[in-house]
Amino acid sequence: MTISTDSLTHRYGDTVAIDEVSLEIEAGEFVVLAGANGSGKTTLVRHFNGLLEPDTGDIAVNGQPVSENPVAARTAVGMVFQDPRDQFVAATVGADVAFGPENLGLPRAEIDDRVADALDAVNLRGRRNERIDELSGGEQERVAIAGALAMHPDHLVLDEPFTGLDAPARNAVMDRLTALHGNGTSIVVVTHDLRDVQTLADRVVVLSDGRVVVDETPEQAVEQVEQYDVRAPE
Ligand SMILES: Nc1ncnc2c1ncn2[C@@H]1O[C@H](COP(=O)(O)OP(=O)(O)OP(=O)(O)O)[C@@H](O)[C@H]1O
Repeated sequence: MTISTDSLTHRYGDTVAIDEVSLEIEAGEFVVLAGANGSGKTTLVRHFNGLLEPDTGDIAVNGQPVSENPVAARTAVGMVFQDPRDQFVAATVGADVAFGPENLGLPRAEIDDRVADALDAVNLRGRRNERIDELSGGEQERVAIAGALAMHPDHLVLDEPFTGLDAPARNAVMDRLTALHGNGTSIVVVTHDLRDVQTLADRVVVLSDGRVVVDETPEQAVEQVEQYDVRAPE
């Protein structure tokens, strides 16, 4: 149950967005992927479930090369994108969370169970008939997380999940991530700000110009991150 990259390189034209990154993310780990704007964080995580293909190097999920089995990677790695509103496909909470499991062709009872469990996990039990566009930003983020969870992923990857959220909403999302991690889900959070996630992470990986420049425990990482435009706790 690992995500593993080996000398992964990704270019957009002449821009080298990811430059020979070799990284192992183990089962159950909580990894923070930090770095300045444009350092390559989003590009890297988009490889984790086959949304992008490497120019050179390799990426494997749970031991299987993503290029050989993108469907397996997409099932194993749940992604919550930067702006969850881009990700919703239905008008109501329940319909949106059910969409992924429906596409897997699961029986109705199994879909209903998964939706109920996923909404429980993000503290939105009983909200399945509400309209997503009437929810707060933090609630929308949690619906997006529930949508990913309903696919029963081995790894959950969240790209800037706290952007635009006020402190209570951030705390609510953080509480959910803490509980999921406690239940054994491996979590990757992309951020340029360590303040929210510092206490939760097992490990902090910092990218700069597409390269891994820090890969440490949070305590060791905070001493080094500011030179890479990553905000550290006071
Ligand atoms: N679709 C694209 N076409 C061309 N260049 C791109 C594209 N997406 C990203 N880039 C460039 O690749 C580099 C890495 O971008 P990426 O979005 O992965 O970084 P990031 O660390 O996630 O930044 P941000 O925090 O701004 O999302 C940047 O130089 C960016 O301008």
